[in-house]
Amino acid sequence: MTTVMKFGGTSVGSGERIRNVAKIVKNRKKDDENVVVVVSAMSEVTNALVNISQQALDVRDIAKVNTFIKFIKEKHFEAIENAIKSEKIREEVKKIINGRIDELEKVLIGVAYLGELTPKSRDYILSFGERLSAPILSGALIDLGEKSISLEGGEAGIITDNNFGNARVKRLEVKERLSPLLKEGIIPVITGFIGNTEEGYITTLGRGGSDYSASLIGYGLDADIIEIWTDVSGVYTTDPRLVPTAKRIPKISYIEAMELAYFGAKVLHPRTIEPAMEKNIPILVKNTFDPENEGTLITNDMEMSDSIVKAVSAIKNVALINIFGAGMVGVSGTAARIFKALGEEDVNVILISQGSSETNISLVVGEDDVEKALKALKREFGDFGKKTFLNNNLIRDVSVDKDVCVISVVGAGMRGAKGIAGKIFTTVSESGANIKMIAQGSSEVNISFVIDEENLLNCVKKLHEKFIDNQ
Ligand SMILES: Nc1ncnc2c1ncn2[C@@H]1O[C@H](COP(=O)(O)OP(=O)(O)O)[C@@H](O)[C@H]1O
Ligand SMILES: N[C@@H](CC(=O)OP(=O)(O)O)C(=O)O
Repeated sequence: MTTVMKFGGTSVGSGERIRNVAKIVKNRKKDDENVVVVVSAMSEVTNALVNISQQALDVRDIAKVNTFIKFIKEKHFEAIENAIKSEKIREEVKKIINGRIDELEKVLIGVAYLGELTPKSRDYILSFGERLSAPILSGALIDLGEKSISLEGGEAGIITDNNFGNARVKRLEVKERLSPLLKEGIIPVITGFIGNTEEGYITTLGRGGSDYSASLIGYGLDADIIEIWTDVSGVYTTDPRLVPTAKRIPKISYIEAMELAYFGAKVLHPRTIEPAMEKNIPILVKNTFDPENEGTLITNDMEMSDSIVKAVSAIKNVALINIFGAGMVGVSGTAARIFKALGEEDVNVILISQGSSETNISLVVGEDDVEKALKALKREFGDFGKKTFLNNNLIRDVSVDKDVCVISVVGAGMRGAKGIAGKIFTTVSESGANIKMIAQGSSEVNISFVIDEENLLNCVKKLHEKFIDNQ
Protein backbone atom coordinates (compact mmCIF):
# COMPACT_ATOMS: atom_id res chain seq x y z
CA MET A 1 0.00 0.00 0.00
CA THR A 2 1.41 3.39 -1.03
CA THR A 3 -0.11 6.43 0.62
CA VAL A 4 0.58 10.11 -0.08
CA MET A 5 -0.36 12.38 2.83
CA LYS A 6 -0.43 16.16 2.28
CA PHE A 7 -0.61 18.53 5.24
CA GLY A 8 -1.63 22.17 4.72
CA GLY A 9 -0.33 25.33 6.37
CA THR A 10 -2.69 25.37 9.35
CA SER A 11 -1.91 21.71 10.08
CA VAL A 12 1.78 22.62 10.53
CA GLY A 13 1.12 26.10 11.96
CA SER A 14 3.22 25.60 15.12
CA GLY A 15 5.78 23.22 16.63
CA GLU A 16 3.08 21.35 18.57
CA ARG A 17 1.05 20.96 15.40
CA ILE A 18 4.07 19.68 13.48
CA ARG A 19 4.62 17.07 16.20
CA ASN A 20 0.96 16.11 16.02
CA VAL A 21 1.28 15.66 12.24
CA ALA A 22 4.39 13.51 12.73
CA LYS A 23 2.36 11.28 15.08
CA ILE A 24 -0.43 10.91 12.49
CA VAL A 25 2.15 9.93 9.85
CA LYS A 26 3.91 7.49 12.20
CA ASN A 27 0.58 5.86 12.94
CA ARG A 28 -0.07 5.37 9.24
CA LYS A 29 3.39 3.88 8.66
CA LYS A 30 2.39 1.04 11.02
CA ASP A 31 -0.25 -0.07 8.47
CA ASP A 32 1.01 1.12 5.10
CA GLU A 33 4.25 -0.07 3.57
CA ASN A 34 5.07 3.17 1.73
CA VAL A 35 4.17 6.55 3.15
CA VAL A 36 5.13 9.80 1.41
CA VAL A 37 4.44 13.18 3.00
CA VAL A 38 3.88 16.47 1.17
CA VAL A 39 3.91 19.59 3.31
CA SER A 40 2.99 23.26 2.93
CA ALA A 41 4.63 26.28 4.52
CA MET A 42 3.60 27.07 8.12
CA SER A 43 0.40 29.14 7.97
CA GLU A 44 0.85 32.78 6.94
CA VAL A 45 4.50 32.27 5.93
CA THR A 46 3.83 32.33 2.16
CA ASN A 47 1.72 35.50 2.53
CA ALA A 48 4.53 37.08 4.57
CA LEU A 49 7.04 36.15 1.85
CA VAL A 50 4.78 37.70 -0.81
CA ASN A 51 4.59 40.92 1.22
CA ILE A 52 8.28 41.21 2.06
CA SER A 53 9.40 40.57 -1.51
CA GLN A 54 7.10 43.37 -2.70
CA GLN A 55 8.28 45.67 0.10
CA ALA A 56 11.92 44.94 -0.64
CA LEU A 57 11.18 46.02 -4.21
CA ASP A 58 8.99 49.07 -3.47
CA VAL A 59 10.53 50.52 -0.31
CA ARG A 60 14.08 49.16 -0.73
CA ASP A 61 14.52 49.32 3.03
CA ILE A 62 17.15 46.88 4.39
CA ALA A 63 15.91 47.42 7.97
CA LYS A 64 12.53 45.96 6.94
CA VAL A 65 14.27 42.91 5.48
CA ASN A 66 16.24 42.47 8.72
CA THR A 67 13.07 42.64 10.84
CA PHE A 68 11.41 40.07 8.61
CA ILE A 69 14.39 37.70 8.80
CA LYS A 70 14.33 37.96 12.60
CA PHE A 71 10.60 37.12 12.61
CA ILE A 72 10.96 34.14 10.28
CA LYS A 73 13.92 32.79 12.23
CA GLU A 74 12.13 33.06 15.57
CA LYS A 75 8.99 31.41 14.18
CA HIS A 76 10.84 28.39 12.78
CA PHE A 77 13.24 28.04 15.71
CA GLU A 78 10.34 28.06 18.14
CA ALA A 79 8.66 25.38 16.00
CA ILE A 80 11.83 23.25 16.17
CA GLU A 81 11.89 23.54 19.98
CA ASN A 82 8.30 22.32 20.26
CA ALA A 83 8.31 19.71 17.50
CA ILE A 84 11.55 17.90 18.30
CA LYS A 85 12.68 16.60 21.71
CA SER A 86 16.17 15.25 20.95
CA GLU A 87 18.86 17.94 21.27
CA LYS A 88 20.97 16.27 18.57
CA ILE A 89 18.17 16.19 15.98
CA ARG A 90 17.19 19.76 16.86
CA GLU A 91 20.73 20.97 16.20
CA GLU A 92 20.85 19.19 12.84
CA VAL A 93 17.55 20.71 11.76
CA LYS A 94 18.58 24.16 13.03
CA LYS A 95 21.69 23.96 10.86
CA ILE A 96 19.58 23.36 7.74
CA ILE A 97 17.11 26.11 8.68
CA ASN A 98 19.91 28.59 9.42
CA GLY A 99 21.51 27.89 6.05
CA ARG A 100 18.21 28.44 4.23
CA ILE A 101 17.37 31.63 6.14
CA ASP A 102 20.82 33.05 5.28
CA GLU A 103 20.06 32.28 1.65
CA LEU A 104 16.67 34.03 1.92
CA GLU A 105 18.24 37.09 3.55
CA LYS A 106 20.76 37.43 0.72
CA VAL A 107 18.06 37.22 -1.96
CA LEU A 108 15.83 39.81 -0.24
CA ILE A 109 18.74 42.20 0.24
CA GLY A 110 19.59 41.64 -3.43
CA VAL A 111 16.03 42.64 -4.42
CA ALA A 112 16.22 45.76 -2.24
CA TYR A 113 19.61 46.82 -3.67
CA LEU A 114 18.80 46.08 -7.30
CA GLY A 115 15.20 47.30 -7.17
CA GLU A 116 14.30 44.34 -9.34
CA LEU A 117 11.99 41.38 -8.67
CA THR A 118 11.57 39.04 -11.62
CA PRO A 119 8.94 36.26 -11.64
CA LYS A 120 11.87 33.84 -11.32
CA SER A 121 13.31 35.50 -8.21
CA ARG A 122 9.81 35.89 -6.75
CA ASP A 123 9.22 32.13 -7.05
CA TYR A 124 12.59 31.49 -5.46
CA ILE A 125 11.62 33.70 -2.49
CA LEU A 126 8.16 32.10 -2.12
CA SER A 127 9.71 28.62 -2.10
CA PHE A 128 11.30 29.27 1.29
CA GLY A 129 8.03 28.68 3.17
CA GLU A 130 7.97 25.00 2.23
CA ARG A 131 11.78 24.71 2.24
CA LEU A 132 11.72 25.72 5.92
CA SER A 133 8.76 23.62 7.09
CA ALA A 134 9.73 20.30 5.44
CA PRO A 135 13.03 19.76 7.33
CA ILE A 136 11.25 20.41 10.65
CA LEU A 137 8.52 17.84 9.97
CA SER A 138 11.12 15.36 8.77
CA GLY A 139 13.14 16.01 11.97
CA ALA A 140 10.00 15.43 14.08
CA LEU A 141 9.49 12.05 12.37
CA ILE A 142 13.10 11.06 13.08
CA ASP A 143 12.56 12.20 16.66
CA LEU A 144 9.63 9.75 16.86
CA GLY A 145 11.88 6.92 15.70
CA GLU A 146 11.09 6.90 11.95
CA LYS A 147 13.52 7.03 9.05
CA SER A 148 12.88 10.23 7.10
CA ILE A 149 14.49 12.79 4.80
CA SER A 150 13.19 16.06 3.43
CA LEU A 151 13.25 16.74 -0.30
CA GLU A 152 12.40 19.74 -2.47
CA GLY A 153 9.72 19.29 -5.15
CA GLY A 154 12.38 19.18 -7.90
CA GLU A 155 14.44 16.65 -5.98
CA ALA A 156 11.32 14.49 -5.72
CA GLY A 157 11.03 14.58 -9.52
CA ILE A 158 8.55 17.40 -10.27
CA ILE A 159 10.02 19.01 -13.40
CA THR A 160 8.10 22.01 -14.76
CA ASP A 161 8.19 24.56 -17.56
CA ASN A 162 9.51 28.03 -16.76
CA ASN A 163 6.12 29.70 -16.39
CA PHE A 164 7.16 31.15 -13.03
CA GLY A 165 4.27 31.78 -10.63
CA ASN A 166 2.02 29.19 -12.24
CA ALA A 167 4.31 26.52 -13.63
CA ARG A 168 3.03 23.52 -15.59
CA VAL A 169 4.45 20.05 -15.21
CA LYS A 170 6.68 18.93 -18.06
CA ARG A 171 7.58 15.53 -16.75
CA LEU A 172 7.69 13.51 -13.57
CA GLU A 173 10.65 11.51 -12.32
CA VAL A 174 8.95 10.68 -9.06
CA LYS A 175 9.21 6.90 -9.15
CA GLU A 176 12.92 6.95 -10.00
CA ARG A 177 13.68 9.40 -7.21
CA LEU A 178 11.46 8.02 -4.45
CA SER A 179 11.38 4.25 -4.92
CA PRO A 180 14.94 3.67 -3.60
CA LEU A 181 14.05 5.62 -0.43
CA LEU A 182 10.74 3.82 0.07
CA LYS A 183 12.46 0.44 -0.29
CA GLU A 184 14.58 1.35 2.73
CA GLY A 185 11.49 2.23 4.76
CA ILE A 186 12.27 5.97 4.64
CA ILE A 187 9.39 8.47 4.82
CA PRO A 188 10.19 11.26 2.35
CA VAL A 189 8.85 14.68 3.39
CA ILE A 190 8.47 16.70 0.20
CA THR A 191 7.95 20.44 -0.11
CA GLY A 192 4.55 21.12 -1.67
CA PHE A 193 3.93 24.06 -4.01
CA ILE A 194 7.29 23.95 -5.83
CA GLY A 195 9.05 22.21 -8.69
CA ASN A 196 12.21 22.73 -10.72
CA THR A 197 12.76 23.69 -14.34
CA GLU A 198 14.99 21.44 -16.48
CA GLU A 199 17.78 23.95 -15.76
CA GLY A 200 17.27 23.54 -12.01
CA TYR A 201 15.47 26.82 -11.21
CA ILE A 202 12.73 26.68 -8.59
CA THR A 203 9.18 27.32 -9.84
CA THR A 204 5.88 27.56 -7.95
CA LEU A 205 2.70 25.80 -9.05
CA GLY A 206 0.26 28.62 -8.14
CA ARG A 207 -1.05 29.65 -4.72
CA GLY A 208 -2.50 26.74 -2.79
CA GLY A 209 -0.52 24.40 -5.08
CA SER A 210 0.64 21.88 -2.44
CA ASP A 211 -2.53 19.84 -3.00
CA TYR A 212 -1.51 19.64 -6.65
CA SER A 213 2.01 18.55 -5.64
CA ALA A 214 0.50 15.70 -3.62
CA SER A 215 -1.57 14.63 -6.58
CA LEU A 216 1.48 14.70 -8.87
CA ILE A 217 3.50 12.62 -6.40
CA GLY A 218 0.58 10.17 -6.11
CA TYR A 219 0.35 9.96 -9.90
CA GLY A 220 4.10 9.44 -10.28
CA LEU A 221 4.13 6.65 -7.71
CA ASP A 222 0.86 4.99 -8.81
CA ALA A 223 -0.22 5.48 -5.21
CA ASP A 224 -3.22 3.68 -3.75
CA ILE A 225 -4.56 6.82 -2.14
CA ILE A 226 -3.85 10.55 -1.95
CA GLU A 227 -4.85 12.10 1.36
CA ILE A 228 -5.32 15.85 1.78
CA TRP A 229 -5.11 16.68 5.49
CA THR A 230 -6.50 20.12 6.26
CA ASP A 231 -8.32 22.16 8.90
CA VAL A 232 -11.88 21.06 8.10
CA SER A 233 -13.37 17.55 8.02
CA GLY A 234 -13.61 17.24 4.25
CA VAL A 235 -15.39 18.86 1.33
CA TYR A 236 -18.51 20.60 2.62
CA THR A 237 -21.76 21.62 0.97
CA THR A 238 -20.35 25.16 1.04
CA ASP A 239 -17.47 26.91 2.84
CA PRO A 240 -18.20 26.04 6.51
CA ARG A 241 -16.57 29.31 7.55
CA LEU A 242 -19.14 31.19 5.48
CA VAL A 243 -22.29 29.20 6.26
CA PRO A 244 -22.37 27.45 9.66
CA THR A 245 -25.03 24.94 8.54
CA ALA A 246 -22.70 23.57 5.84
CA LYS A 247 -22.45 19.76 6.01
CA ARG A 248 -19.60 17.40 5.21
CA ILE A 249 -20.10 15.50 1.94
CA PRO A 250 -19.03 11.89 2.64
CA LYS A 251 -18.52 10.96 -1.04
CA ILE A 252 -18.20 13.03 -4.18
CA SER A 253 -17.12 12.35 -7.76
CA TYR A 254 -13.94 13.68 -9.36
CA ILE A 255 -15.99 15.84 -11.75
CA GLU A 256 -18.05 17.45 -8.99
CA ALA A 257 -14.98 18.03 -6.82
CA MET A 258 -13.16 19.54 -9.79
CA GLU A 259 -16.02 21.93 -10.50
CA LEU A 260 -16.13 22.96 -6.84
CA ALA A 261 -12.37 23.49 -6.70
CA TYR A 262 -12.33 25.52 -9.93
CA PHE A 263 -15.15 27.68 -8.64
CA GLY A 264 -13.69 28.65 -5.30
CA ALA A 265 -13.78 25.75 -2.80
CA LYS A 266 -10.33 26.51 -1.39
CA VAL A 267 -10.09 23.12 0.31
CA LEU A 268 -8.67 21.69 -2.95
CA HIS A 269 -6.39 23.34 -5.49
CA PRO A 270 -8.23 23.22 -8.86
CA ARG A 271 -5.52 21.16 -10.57
CA THR A 272 -5.45 18.48 -7.87
CA ILE A 273 -8.14 16.25 -9.34
CA GLU A 274 -6.86 15.72 -12.87
CA PRO A 275 -3.75 13.56 -12.20
CA ALA A 276 -5.63 11.46 -9.64
CA MET A 277 -8.61 11.02 -11.97
CA GLU A 278 -6.40 9.91 -14.85
CA LYS A 279 -5.10 6.98 -12.80
CA ASN A 280 -8.29 6.48 -10.81
CA ILE A 281 -6.51 7.13 -7.51
CA PRO A 282 -9.00 8.01 -4.74
CA ILE A 283 -8.49 11.32 -2.92
CA LEU A 284 -9.45 11.41 0.75
CA VAL A 285 -9.85 14.81 2.44
CA LYS A 286 -9.25 14.55 6.20
CA ASN A 287 -9.12 16.85 9.22
CA THR A 288 -5.72 17.00 10.99
CA PHE A 289 -7.47 18.22 14.13
CA ASP A 290 -10.12 15.44 14.07
CA PRO A 291 -8.37 12.43 12.51
CA GLU A 292 -11.17 10.02 13.45
CA ASN A 293 -13.65 11.85 11.24
CA GLU A 294 -14.18 9.91 7.99
CA GLY A 295 -13.70 12.99 5.82
CA THR A 296 -14.65 13.09 2.13
CA LEU A 297 -13.77 10.40 -0.38
CA ILE A 298 -13.39 11.58 -3.97
CA THR A 299 -13.63 8.85 -6.62
CA ASN A 300 -15.00 8.13 -10.05
CA ASP A 301 -18.43 7.24 -8.67
CA MET A 302 -21.07 9.74 -9.67
CA GLU A 303 -23.15 8.98 -6.63
CA MET A 304 -26.51 10.70 -6.48
CA SER A 305 -27.21 12.30 -3.15
CA ASP A 306 -30.72 12.89 -1.86
CA SER A 307 -30.57 16.45 -3.02
CA ILE A 308 -30.09 17.44 -6.67
CA VAL A 309 -27.67 20.18 -5.63
CA LYS A 310 -24.64 18.89 -3.73
CA ALA A 311 -22.73 22.07 -3.01
CA VAL A 312 -22.44 25.80 -3.58
CA SER A 313 -19.14 27.64 -4.00
CA ALA A 314 -18.08 31.21 -4.64
CA ILE A 315 -15.10 33.09 -6.08
CA LYS A 316 -14.33 36.63 -4.98
CA ASN A 317 -11.86 39.17 -6.43
CA VAL A 318 -12.96 38.69 -10.01
CA ALA A 319 -14.08 41.11 -12.72
CA LEU A 320 -16.69 40.86 -15.46
CA ILE A 321 -15.54 42.07 -18.87
CA ASN A 322 -18.27 42.68 -21.44
CA ILE A 323 -17.13 42.96 -25.03
CA PHE A 324 -19.67 44.59 -27.37
CA GLY A 325 -19.69 45.08 -31.12
CA ALA A 326 -22.23 44.41 -33.84
CA GLY A 327 -19.21 43.80 -36.04
CA MET A 328 -18.79 40.46 -34.34
CA VAL A 329 -21.97 39.07 -35.91
CA GLY A 330 -21.15 36.41 -38.44
CA VAL A 331 -17.46 37.21 -38.44
CA SER A 332 -15.88 33.86 -37.90
CA GLY A 333 -12.91 33.61 -35.64
CA THR A 334 -13.64 36.68 -33.47
CA ALA A 335 -13.95 34.63 -30.30
CA ALA A 336 -10.78 32.75 -31.27
CA ARG A 337 -8.92 36.05 -31.67
CA ILE A 338 -10.20 37.28 -28.31
CA PHE A 339 -9.06 34.15 -26.45
CA LYS A 340 -5.77 33.90 -28.31
CA ALA A 341 -4.94 37.52 -27.40
CA LEU A 342 -5.88 36.91 -23.75
CA GLY A 343 -3.85 33.70 -23.68
CA GLU A 344 -0.80 35.50 -25.04
CA GLU A 345 -1.02 37.92 -22.12
CA ASP A 346 -1.40 34.96 -19.74
CA VAL A 347 -4.91 35.96 -18.66
CA ASN A 348 -6.81 33.11 -17.05
CA VAL A 349 -10.46 33.20 -18.18
CA ILE A 350 -12.72 31.79 -15.46
CA LEU A 351 -16.09 31.97 -17.20
CA ILE A 352 -17.33 32.70 -20.73
CA SER A 353 -20.74 33.49 -22.15
CA GLN A 354 -21.86 34.68 -25.56
CA GLY A 355 -25.20 36.28 -26.34
CA SER A 356 -27.16 34.53 -29.09
CA SER A 357 -27.18 37.72 -31.18
CA GLU A 358 -23.39 37.43 -31.16
CA THR A 359 -23.06 41.12 -30.39
CA ASN A 360 -21.68 40.50 -26.98
CA ILE A 361 -19.14 38.21 -25.34
CA SER A 362 -18.77 38.28 -21.56
CA LEU A 363 -15.77 36.98 -19.65
CA VAL A 364 -14.86 36.66 -16.01
CA VAL A 365 -11.19 37.05 -15.12
CA GLY A 366 -9.30 37.55 -11.87
CA GLU A 367 -9.30 41.18 -10.69
CA ASP A 368 -5.51 41.28 -11.06
CA ASP A 369 -5.75 40.28 -14.72
CA VAL A 370 -8.04 43.12 -15.87
CA GLU A 371 -5.29 45.49 -17.05
CA LYS A 372 -3.54 42.70 -18.94
CA ALA A 373 -6.84 41.66 -20.53
CA LEU A 374 -7.60 45.20 -21.75
CA LYS A 375 -4.07 45.54 -23.10
CA ALA A 376 -4.45 42.25 -24.98
CA LEU A 377 -7.79 43.27 -26.51
CA LYS A 378 -6.45 46.69 -27.58
CA ARG A 379 -3.41 45.07 -29.15
CA GLU A 380 -5.56 42.63 -31.12
CA PHE A 381 -8.51 44.84 -32.08
CA GLY A 382 -7.20 48.40 -31.98
CA ASP A 383 -8.69 51.23 -29.99
CA PHE A 384 -12.29 50.37 -29.10
CA GLY A 385 -13.24 53.44 -27.10
CA LYS A 386 -15.10 55.10 -30.00
CA LYS A 387 -18.70 53.95 -29.79
CA THR A 388 -19.56 54.24 -33.47
CA PHE A 389 -19.98 51.69 -36.20
CA LEU A 390 -18.06 54.04 -38.51
CA ASN A 391 -14.68 53.07 -37.05
CA ASN A 392 -15.26 49.65 -38.56
CA ASN A 393 -13.89 47.87 -35.53
CA LEU A 394 -15.11 44.42 -34.62
CA ILE A 395 -15.19 45.52 -31.01
CA ARG A 396 -17.12 48.70 -30.40
CA ASP A 397 -16.84 48.89 -26.65
CA VAL A 398 -15.61 47.07 -23.59
CA SER A 399 -16.96 47.51 -20.06
CA VAL A 400 -15.43 46.26 -16.84
CA ASP A 401 -17.37 45.50 -13.68
CA LYS A 402 -15.04 44.95 -10.75
CA ASP A 403 -17.20 44.46 -7.67
CA VAL A 404 -18.61 41.10 -8.67
CA CYS A 405 -18.27 37.45 -7.67
CA VAL A 406 -19.00 34.08 -9.27
CA ILE A 407 -21.37 31.65 -7.55
CA SER A 408 -21.45 28.03 -8.66
CA VAL A 409 -24.07 25.42 -7.89
CA VAL A 410 -22.75 21.87 -8.28
CA GLY A 411 -24.35 18.43 -8.24
CA ALA A 412 -24.38 15.34 -10.44
CA GLY A 413 -28.15 15.16 -9.90
CA MET A 414 -28.54 18.36 -11.93
CA ARG A 415 -27.75 16.43 -15.11
CA GLY A 416 -30.93 16.39 -17.07
CA ALA A 417 -33.02 17.53 -14.07
CA LYS A 418 -35.80 19.62 -15.61
CA GLY A 419 -36.40 23.12 -14.32
CA ILE A 420 -33.44 23.20 -11.96
CA ALA A 421 -31.92 26.33 -13.52
CA GLY A 422 -35.24 28.14 -13.15
CA LYS A 423 -35.46 27.21 -9.47
CA ILE A 424 -31.88 28.32 -8.87
CA PHE A 425 -32.39 31.70 -10.51
CA THR A 426 -35.68 32.28 -8.70
CA THR A 427 -33.85 31.70 -5.40
CA VAL A 428 -31.06 34.06 -6.45
CA SER A 429 -33.53 36.77 -7.24
CA GLU A 430 -35.33 36.18 -3.91
CA SER A 431 -31.97 36.75 -2.20
CA GLY A 432 -31.99 40.26 -3.68
CA ALA A 433 -29.12 39.65 -6.12
CA ASN A 434 -29.19 40.66 -9.75
CA ILE A 435 -27.68 38.10 -12.16
CA LYS A 436 -25.18 39.71 -14.53
CA MET A 437 -24.02 36.66 -16.47
CA ILE A 438 -24.81 32.94 -16.60
CA ALA A 439 -22.78 29.93 -17.77
CA GLN A 440 -23.43 26.23 -17.67
CA GLY A 441 -20.57 23.81 -18.14
CA SER A 442 -20.99 21.03 -20.70
CA SER A 443 -20.64 18.50 -17.88
CA GLU A 444 -24.06 19.76 -16.71
CA VAL A 445 -23.04 19.24 -13.11
CA ASN A 446 -22.46 22.95 -12.63
CA ILE A 447 -24.38 26.18 -13.15
CA SER A 448 -22.36 29.34 -12.53
CA PHE A 449 -23.44 32.96 -12.53
CA VAL A 450 -22.12 36.41 -11.70
CA ILE A 451 -23.67 38.78 -9.15
CA ASP A 452 -22.49 41.85 -7.22
CA GLU A 453 -20.03 40.88 -4.51
CA GLU A 454 -22.12 42.63 -1.84
CA ASN A 455 -24.82 39.98 -2.38
CA LEU A 456 -22.46 36.99 -2.08
CA LEU A 457 -23.14 35.87 1.47
CA ASN A 458 -26.89 36.28 1.30
CA CYS A 459 -27.14 34.51 -2.03
CA VAL A 460 -24.99 31.52 -0.94
CA LYS A 461 -26.99 31.23 2.29
CA LYS A 462 -30.34 31.32 0.44
CA LEU A 463 -29.25 28.71 -2.12
CA HIS A 464 -27.88 26.49 0.67
CA GLU A 465 -31.09 26.85 2.66
CA LYS A 466 -33.34 26.06 -0.31
CA PHE A 467 -31.42 23.22 -1.99
CA ILE A 468 -29.45 21.62 0.87
CA ASP A 469 -30.81 22.48 4.35
CA ASN A 470 -34.42 21.94 3.31
CA GLN A 471 -33.86 18.62 1.46
N1 LIG B 1 -16.73 23.49 0.09
C1 LIG B 1 -15.76 23.60 1.01
N2 LIG B 1 -15.51 22.56 1.85
C2 LIG B 1 -14.55 22.63 2.78
N3 LIG B 1 -13.77 23.72 2.96
C3 LIG B 1 -13.96 24.78 2.17
C4 LIG B 1 -14.96 24.77 1.16
N4 LIG B 1 -14.92 25.97 0.52
C5 LIG B 1 -13.95 26.68 1.08
N5 LIG B 1 -13.36 25.98 2.09
C6 LIG B 1 -12.27 26.50 2.94
O1 LIG B 1 -11.08 25.80 2.64
C7 LIG B 1 -10.26 25.85 3.80
C8 LIG B 1 -9.18 24.80 3.68
O2 LIG B 1 -8.32 25.14 2.62
P1 LIG B 1 -6.89 25.80 2.91
O3 LIG B 1 -7.03 26.98 3.81
O4 LIG B 1 -6.17 25.99 1.62
O5 LIG B 1 -6.25 24.61 3.77
P2 LIG B 1 -4.78 24.07 3.82
O6 LIG B 1 -3.93 25.15 4.40
O7 LIG B 1 -4.91 22.87 4.71
O8 LIG B 1 -4.39 23.70 2.41
C9 LIG B 1 -11.24 25.61 4.93
O9 LIG B 1 -10.76 26.14 6.14
C10 LIG B 1 -12.51 26.28 4.42
O10 LIG B 1 -12.73 27.55 5.02
N1 LIG C 1 2.14 27.67 0.90
C1 LIG C 1 1.56 27.79 -0.41
C2 LIG C 1 1.06 26.47 -0.95
C3 LIG C 1 -0.12 25.82 -0.29
O1 LIG C 1 -0.74 24.96 -0.88
O2 LIG C 1 -0.45 26.16 0.96
P1 LIG C 1 -1.74 25.53 1.79
O3 LIG C 1 -1.69 24.04 1.65
O4 LIG C 1 -1.55 25.98 3.22
O5 LIG C 1 -3.00 26.10 1.18
C4 LIG C 1 0.47 28.87 -0.41
O6 LIG C 1 0.18 29.43 0.62
O7 LIG C 1 -0.02 29.18 -1.46
